[in-house]
Amino acid sequence: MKNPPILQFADLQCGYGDTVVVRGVSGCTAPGRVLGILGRNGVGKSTLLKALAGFLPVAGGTLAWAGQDLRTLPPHARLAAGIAYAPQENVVFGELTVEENLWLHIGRRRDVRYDALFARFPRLRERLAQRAGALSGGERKLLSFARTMALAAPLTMLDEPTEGVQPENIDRMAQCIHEVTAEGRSFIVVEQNLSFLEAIASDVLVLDHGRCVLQGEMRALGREALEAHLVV
Ligand SMILES: Nc1ncnc2c1ncn2[C@@H]1O[C@H](COP(=O)(O)OP(=O)(O)OP(=O)(O)O)[C@@H](O)[C@H]1O
Repeated sequence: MKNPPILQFADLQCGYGDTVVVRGVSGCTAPGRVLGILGRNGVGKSTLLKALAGFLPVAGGTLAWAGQDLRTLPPHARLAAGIAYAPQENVVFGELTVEENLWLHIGRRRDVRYDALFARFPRLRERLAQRAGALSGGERKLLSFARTMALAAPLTMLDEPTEGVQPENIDRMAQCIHEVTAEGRSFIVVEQNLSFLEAIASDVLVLDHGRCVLQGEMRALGREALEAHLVV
């Protein structure tokens, strides 16, 4: 039996100022489930995620977390409530070292939560003393992924986590997500990498021009139907 939803949004509308980008989108995620959001460039995936995280106002519809109305809660309060978010861009503090970036959120220099992540991503341990601004785009994404995963939030939202990341590390990211969903954590992941989504997502929501055009369980929809929505 499926767990009841923990995050639910219905008829959601959001955008920038008077410009509405996302219209009438509904969805949910439950403990142990991964909702994948996909679609071509510019269809509103990041905009939707920013509104769920509190970085953009919800202009219409409902948004609830464990039954509580989230719409007026600022981002830091959503994080405190259990919703972690890794944006698509500006993911690290370039002037700080990798180590400082990692411990910024946790507030302790040494934390056992990073041990498993370092074992899986040795590259990060090797670069602890380096300025994060000197990392490649893919390495920055990996750093952002590790930092967000270490928060161990009940819901983690990731915006294109695999962008620029090496294939072997993409596989390891998928393993990390598998392990913690088995423990009941849930995810919402915006991705264009269909293979990665196939590896992790239980449910999928496809956007086009800000509207939901396809939605359902990943294995029921199948790759062909999803690919058709990614072709320009
Ligand atoms: N800060 C902003 N101000 C105004 N419009 C914006 C802003 N950011 C994005 N947009 C517009 O909102 C629309 C959706 O952008 P969004 O970044 O959500 O798309 P996306 O599906 O995440 O695309 P990508 O896959 O390229 O990241 C686009 O038309 C974009 O130009």
